[in-house]
Amino acid sequence: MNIDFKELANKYKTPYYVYDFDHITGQYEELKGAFKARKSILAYAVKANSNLSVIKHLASLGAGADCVSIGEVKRALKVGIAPYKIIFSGVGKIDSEIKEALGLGILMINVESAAELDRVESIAKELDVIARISIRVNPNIDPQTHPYISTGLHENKFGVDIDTAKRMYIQCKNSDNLEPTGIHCHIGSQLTQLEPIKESVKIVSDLVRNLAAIKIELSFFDVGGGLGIVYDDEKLIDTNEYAQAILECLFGLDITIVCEPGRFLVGNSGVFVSKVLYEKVNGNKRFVIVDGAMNDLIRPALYDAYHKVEVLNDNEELSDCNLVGPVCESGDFFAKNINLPQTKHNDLVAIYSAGAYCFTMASNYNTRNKVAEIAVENGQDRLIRRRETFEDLIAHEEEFLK
Ligand SMILES: Cc1ncc(COP(=O)(O)O)c(C=O)c1O
Ligand SMILES: N[C@@H](CCCC[NH3+])C(=O)O
Repeated sequence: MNIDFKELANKYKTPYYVYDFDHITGQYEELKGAFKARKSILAYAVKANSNLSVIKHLASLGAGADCVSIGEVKRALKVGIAPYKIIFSGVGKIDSEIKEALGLGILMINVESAAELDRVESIAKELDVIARISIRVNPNIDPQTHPYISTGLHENKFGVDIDTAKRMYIQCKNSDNLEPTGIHCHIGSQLTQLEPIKESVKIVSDLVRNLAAIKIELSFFDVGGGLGIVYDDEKLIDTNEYAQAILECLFGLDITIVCEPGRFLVGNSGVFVSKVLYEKVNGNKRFVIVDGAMNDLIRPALYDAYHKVEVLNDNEELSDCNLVGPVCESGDFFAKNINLPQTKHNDLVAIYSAGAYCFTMASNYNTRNKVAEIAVENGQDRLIRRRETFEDLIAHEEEFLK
């Protein structure tokens, strides 16, 4: 990544997120290439980074979209992703979302419970349309990732077990308003082990074969997302081995592969840059306080996640400290007990691997404005979301002031 963080700080102020769109292109091409032996759709998991320009960039490469709210579906449509490349997932879709999605003609609704299938069926009947259905199977496989981002065990709320899925497909087949179209499985995020993915695709592909035997033919096999990235020193799943393992499980099946990567496509495109406000020492403990905070990037506070940090100065004298923000929470830290150089006011600090689940999980806690987002492509930078203002923050309350 060849980005001049100082120049961007002078131009756009801090804190900011910057995304390298050329990196995103490289990641997309790598994964798409790995699946070249088959018809495939890479449906970008919009939740990872839902900035319109990011989605539009992926759309220009040919990506579809994996969405978990009607808002995300609308973002995808807004930047030109064709409805036939959009999948709508989520364990708790509300009636109005189902209604709207059915009206938009998206590829399939990914249903996550028997009760939801009943709702979709009755809404489709009411609207006199046929709903294309995919069912999210929970294969009860441990993905060996952080427990908060594991989704493939029966103890997790996602999907349905194999027997329930089979009953639901039979319901689809017997319904005038449901069309069994796809099958889905996503066991978790930041996956670094191939074996659990293989096992779950195998379980789900056995179900596809069982269904074919009773004349329920599916057109799409959605393997979910989950491919991990390097935050620290993780050893990653090789994308060719990943695709190969999936293709082997699907051997002999005439089915299009859908894959829903989020973090893999955008995670390491992003850097969060803030500047040093102060240093202080409490007793023996040194703190470096920057202008970014947990409301901007919550992963360390939420998951104890590691993000590599770098102070952009030439000082080589390192000492132990906590890198913290201005929010009034002790959980407001980016790194704890880390060796960083002595800093001075306005030195920049880069926090890496910040392209996925960082801006999208930001909040306005402490009445802090969400920061600017910048894209860099072919060496050119441009603003893709302006920094919020105080007026933006009070806009929904002001009219109700008495
Ligand atoms: C259904 C579904 N698809 C795709 C993803 C994207 O995951 P990741 O960003 O790990 O690729 C998620 C999030 O875990 C998900 O829940
Ligand atoms: N928010 C999580 C990923 C969740 C994936 C969505 N199912 C993270 O930051 O790692």
